[in-house]
Amino acid sequence: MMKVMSRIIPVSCAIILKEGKVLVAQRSEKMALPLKWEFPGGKIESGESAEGCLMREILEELNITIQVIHAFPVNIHRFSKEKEIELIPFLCNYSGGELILKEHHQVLWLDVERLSELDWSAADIPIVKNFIEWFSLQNIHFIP
Ligand SMILES: Nc1nc2c([nH]c(=O)n2[C@@H]2O[C@H](COP(=O)(O)OP(=O)(O)OP(=O)(O)O)[C@@H](O)[C@H]2O)c(=O)[nH]1
Repeated sequence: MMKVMSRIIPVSCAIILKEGKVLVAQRSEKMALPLKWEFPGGKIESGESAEGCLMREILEELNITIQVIHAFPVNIHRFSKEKEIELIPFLCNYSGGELILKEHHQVLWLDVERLSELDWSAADIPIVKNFIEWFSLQNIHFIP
């Protein structure tokens, strides 16, 4: 019998900061994982860098431009035998443009302290946790 091998799908996602708030996006009813929350982004196309993919996806999905600051640890998540993704998160700054939703149900600029209240895609949970930890350490440096 032939064994069906699942290929890990690389997906870039953006943790976009603006004035201390983070852009979070709720997937539409028609998308995979309907109404789950995610960091906007998408599948990396062949010949594309993870950062290049992210800038393209964010412009396509949300009509805004971003500046990629740095990469956070990736999370490999297996949804099923057929679907496994490598989620590659990047910290980004909002750079310009008016937010126009092309795919998502809704987006919010949320305080970091409220990120854990959302119903995240399972693949995002360790990424959200990492980011919250990282963010709280950053704040320590700003204490005079
Ligand atoms: N962009 C993004 N995708 C995520 C996140 N978390 C997560 O599980 N994903 C999954 O990674 C894939 C991203 O692909 P996409 O957003 O370009 O694809 P899509 O809706 O067309 O997905 P589909 O082709 O599986 O239906 C989706 O299957 C999505 O469910 C996240 O934080 N950001």
